[in-house]
Amino acid sequence: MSSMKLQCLSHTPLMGLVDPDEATVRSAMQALRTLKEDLETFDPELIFLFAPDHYNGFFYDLMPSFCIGAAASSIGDYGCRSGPLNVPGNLAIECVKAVQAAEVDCAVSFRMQVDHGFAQPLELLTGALDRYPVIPVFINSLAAPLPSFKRARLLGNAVGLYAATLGRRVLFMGSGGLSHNPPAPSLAGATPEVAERLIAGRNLSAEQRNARQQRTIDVAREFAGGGSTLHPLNPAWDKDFLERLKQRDLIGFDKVENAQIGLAAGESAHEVKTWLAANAAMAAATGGRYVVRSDYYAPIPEWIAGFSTLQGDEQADYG
Ligand SMILES: O=C(O)/C=C/c1cccc(O)c1O
Ligand SMILES: [Fe+2]
Repeated sequence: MSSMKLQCLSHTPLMGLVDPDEATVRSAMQALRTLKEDLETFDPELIFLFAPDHYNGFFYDLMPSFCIGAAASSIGDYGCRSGPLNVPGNLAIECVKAVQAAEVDCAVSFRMQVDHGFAQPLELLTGALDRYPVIPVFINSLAAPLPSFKRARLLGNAVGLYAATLGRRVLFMGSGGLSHNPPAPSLAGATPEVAERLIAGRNLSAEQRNARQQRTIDVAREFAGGGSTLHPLNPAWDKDFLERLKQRDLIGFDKVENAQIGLAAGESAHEVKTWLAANAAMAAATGGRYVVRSDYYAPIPEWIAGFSTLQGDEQADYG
């Protein structure tokens, strides 16, 4: 019999590298442990993981709005594990067909490279990259022009309708956000060297990788010390976003324009579209009969993250 569950969490590669005070780390880790224990109790037969990329697997040589992996492998950035995810290829292709039949265009990859956006939640919540079968669903949240909130919702809706046909225990997971603006180059105005990296910067050397990560670590330290020009975290925006998900007002997000996001919450806040898609999948798969709660929120400058966890469960009598 079908059974559905929803889990969303912020990711941050700075965890363990630039940490806040002990009490904050402890409370964030407790929130993650709760997700992990609940996931283990649910024991999913299949996970749909909605997540972004940070110019590690997807580049401007061919940048899709959405891509489903029929096979995927983690590059192992920021100390995340490298290696293959456990992707059921046939189901992933069936999912692409269902999404396209629902008139949402979606690319497919038989060699998807994923970074901490996918690897960190799998490691934190399942202890491995390959413990459970997982269908990776990439949402471009960084490389303008970006898909809209409405398209992300429709993608999630189509994935949820497909998942409901499988007769399995399915977990919808969203990884990213909330308000944040880590250092990330944009193609507009980039030097030729940076533009080349954004267009075709796959497979960095160890030296290039270390330099990139060290830059982010340095900026995080500066940001935490209050001496950085990064866009500030925006707890009010984050709480409003979480509240809307709790209200299950997903169509309400159709009115949100991409141009508003960077100004209010930092350019990387577009990662919340992974949460929106996961919530829309849960809504579609349960026919709207689900409840959402968010047990944890804290703005954590050291992690350059409005950091939160959220869960959703089916509820038969919820109108
Ligand atoms: O890709 C990077 O170098 C940094 C990514 C990052 C930093 C902070 C918060 C996030 O959500 C990130 O993805
Ligand atoms: Fe990110």
